[in-house]
Amino acid sequence: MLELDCTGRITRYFYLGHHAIMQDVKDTIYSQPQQVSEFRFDQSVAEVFPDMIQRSVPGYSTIVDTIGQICARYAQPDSNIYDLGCSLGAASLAASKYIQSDNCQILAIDNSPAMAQRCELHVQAFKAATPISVICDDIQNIDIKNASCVVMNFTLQFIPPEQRIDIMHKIYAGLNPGGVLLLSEKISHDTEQGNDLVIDLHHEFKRRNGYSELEISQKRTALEDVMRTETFEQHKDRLTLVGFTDIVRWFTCFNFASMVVIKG
Ligand SMILES: Nc1ncnc2c1ncn2[C@@H]1O[C@H](C[S@+](CC[C@H]([NH3+])C(=O)[O-])CC(=O)[O-])[C@@H](O)[C@H]1O
Ligand SMILES: O=C(O)C(=O)Cc1ccccc1
Repeated sequence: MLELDCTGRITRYFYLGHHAIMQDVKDTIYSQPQQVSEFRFDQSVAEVFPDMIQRSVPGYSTIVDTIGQICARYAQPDSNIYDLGCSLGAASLAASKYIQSDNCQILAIDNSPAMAQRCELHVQAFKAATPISVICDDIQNIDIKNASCVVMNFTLQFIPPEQRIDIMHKIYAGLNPGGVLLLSEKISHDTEQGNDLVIDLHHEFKRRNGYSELEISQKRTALEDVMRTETFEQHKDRLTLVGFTDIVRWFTCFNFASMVVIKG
């Protein structure tokens, strides 16, 4: 039987149908010198994703587990919880573990077929109390309605900046009064000196987690055009513009932040 920790790391080797899921596969994607191409959430990334994200995002397990707890506080009976850019469903699984409200459903969305397929395996193995439906589609095509919680855990940063405002309008419109957006992002600091510091501290974190200088620099190149970070002020201005009244930044470590954004 599969066992997952709260971040989706697989702690036992198992078979589901004819799919064999490896035990905590190590991310070595950028370990050899290569002609670096744009970062994509393909099969090779999906296979190592729990290890990659855990070693790359400071506080990831705390963030995921706390998102689950915050969802439980805000989940309204008979409502929808959306996990946009769910990857392997870590936040959905945490939410399903903690939610006590009746008749909620979790909609876990990802446009990467490799991620969505693997997410489905995790969901089946986990046997969530609150049902989780995995949908392979682009956030742009998803209707958001009767939502009490919308989770975007490190997903908005992969949406082209000019498309972000429309997504935020859609989320605001689809949230019920009193609902929340749980937004985590890699953040740029608004001074050059401060930005250099948080980037350097993040790289030091990755080094301590076993990534080499080559891995750090090749991944940085791969992410350059696909992951476009903004400052906290830019996020705050856009959230305020679409109508959110309260932005609570509850987690920060270096250039990573997580917010509860409340629709009053
Ligand atoms: N337009 C889009 N539509 C749908 N999905 C998308 C889109 N763009 C990117 N994605 C998906 O967003 C996810 C971002 S990872 C989220 C981690 C997860 N939330 C976690 O809690 O473990 C963050 C990271 O790897 O830093 C990937 O799975 C993409 O396929
Ligand atoms: O690895 C990095 O440098 C990051 O910024 C985080 C990350 C984690 C997983 C996929 C893409 C980016």
